[in-house]
Amino acid sequence: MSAAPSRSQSFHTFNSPQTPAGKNGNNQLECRVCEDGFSLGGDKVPRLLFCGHTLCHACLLRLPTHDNNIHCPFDRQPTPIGPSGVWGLKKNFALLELLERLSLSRSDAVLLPEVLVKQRELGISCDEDEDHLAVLYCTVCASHLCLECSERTHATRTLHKHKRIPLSEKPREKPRCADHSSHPVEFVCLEEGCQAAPLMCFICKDYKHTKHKHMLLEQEAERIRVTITTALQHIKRVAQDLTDSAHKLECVARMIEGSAGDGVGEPDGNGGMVGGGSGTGEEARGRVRQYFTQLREQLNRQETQAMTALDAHIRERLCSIRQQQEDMTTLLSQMVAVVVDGERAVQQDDGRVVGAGRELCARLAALTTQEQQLAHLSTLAPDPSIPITFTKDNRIHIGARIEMRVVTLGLDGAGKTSILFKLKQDEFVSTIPTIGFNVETIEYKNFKFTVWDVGGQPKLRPLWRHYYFNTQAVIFVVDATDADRLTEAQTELNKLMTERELKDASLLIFANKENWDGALGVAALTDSLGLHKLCLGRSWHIQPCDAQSGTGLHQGLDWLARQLVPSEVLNNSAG
Ligand SMILES: Nc1nc2c(ncn2[C@@H]2O[C@H](COP(=O)(O)OP(=O)(O)OP(=O)(O)O)[C@@H](O)[C@H]2O)c(=O)[nH]1
Ligand SMILES: [Mg+2]
Repeated sequence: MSAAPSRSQSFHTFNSPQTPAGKNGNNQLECRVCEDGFSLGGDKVPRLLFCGHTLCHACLLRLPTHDNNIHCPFDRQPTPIGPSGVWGLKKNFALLELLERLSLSRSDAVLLPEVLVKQRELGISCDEDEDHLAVLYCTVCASHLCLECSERTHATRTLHKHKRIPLSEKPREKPRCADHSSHPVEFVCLEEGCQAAPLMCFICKDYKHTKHKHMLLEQEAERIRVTITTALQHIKRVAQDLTDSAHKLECVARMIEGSAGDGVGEPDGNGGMVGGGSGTGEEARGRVRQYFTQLREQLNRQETQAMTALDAHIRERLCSIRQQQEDMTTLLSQMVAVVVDGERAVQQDDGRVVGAGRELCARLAALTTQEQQLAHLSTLAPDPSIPITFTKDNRIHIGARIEMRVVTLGLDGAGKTSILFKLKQDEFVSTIPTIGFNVETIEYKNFKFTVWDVGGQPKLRPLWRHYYFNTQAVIFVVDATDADRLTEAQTELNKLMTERELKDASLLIFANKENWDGALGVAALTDSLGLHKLCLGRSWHIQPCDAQSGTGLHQGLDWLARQLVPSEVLNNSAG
């Protein structure tokens, strides 16, 4: 059980300075007009009217003056007001004495240790011993005292009654008026543009600052204190937030760098720890290294596969050439033998000629057949080149052209057929609506596109699905001038995107007829068709074009080609 601390150890007593009455206290000691408690000084000091009623100074100031009289708010009796105004009225000394006694007789309040600390923080030296910090203020001796000196100097019976209050509650001294040094400053002038000094005594207020807006000095000072304190609190909060943020940044920096030396990690938010030697920076570097190591391994594997395929191709090609060479050599030797035998036979007599003729004719016929079989070889210009291209996933393609099967779809009248013929024969042909389909092969760079152009009329659209099989890309043509049918186009495109057979197909959208005035731009079309959402997870591209001049068509094909091969191969094979 903890014992209550003894006074000398933990608590210190002093005479309380509190106002003896107020709204929450003894009714008899408060002003009956404002209901605020009277005070020993300031604007709550009690003053007497001629009729005997007492009001606080502040309420008296608010009473209107008629013929230099103010009228009691309780019985309407007049009280004459001299040149000093309300300040000339007598204070109610009987009441003041009572207030003072009450304040002195009030039970001793307790000066708690934390209050004591607060007093010392003010940093004011004790008037009796400069080495001590004062914590009390004696309102009678007007001296700052530490606890020891307070006890020591106020030990006699008379001095013991001196009122001592916590230093922080020491009453503030009123400054003296600059013009009337015998009067304290009681008001502050708030009049805008007033050139005179703003601190005024009651004389300055009535004569120098006549009818100027003003405020009681205490109130104005309190208002400024509140404003400054609020601002300071705000700044302190901001400073605290900044300190916290700076600390967090420091923590983050250490987590990235890895806390050197301390070996203590920090939580990573996922239940794990980071830092403690290897920070997130090093961890990320590790991931990059790992990624490229794997990539190199994969590339090595792909290179080996490509080399194997290439070696096989070269072997087969050489094998086939050697075979052809052998066939030719055999044919040649047979030819030489037939020539020799034939020339010898024709020199002989008729009987022998006839005898050898049948066999020679049979050998000549066989040679003619073989010669015909090999005839195409002699006409061919032998080509030693080995054309190579690569797919996007680094598979090798050895051969002259990469083939790609493409289906062109879109609403009727969008310009599918016009685009197909412009690409095929570089002509803007006049078209009729396609019933069924057109198919053309378009050779472009190292590619051979087999393009199926299917009619787009509503009744033909159910047939589109017959063209999906084995299709590597869909070209969807939109009439960029036909804003009214964009919703219809979007619906059709939406259906296409859900087709299982087209799930791996690349999507090229030709925004056609862009040469027309009022054609929608790519951004507007992308937005209206909701392409980003619609084509999520698919390789897609929207290309503005015009079938009449051909603008944009080849850029579209380039994009399609890039979906199969990496761009550097595409550029190398250009021409
Ligand atoms: N000015 C201009 N007219 C175009 C362009 N492309 C197509 N047209 C015209 O648009 C009309 C329809 O073109 P088509 O190529 O037949 O349209 P389609 O998409 O094949 O139509 P269906 O076969 O019915 O599905 C034709 O009159 C074309 O001349 C273009 O880029 N500019
Ligand atoms: Mg057509």
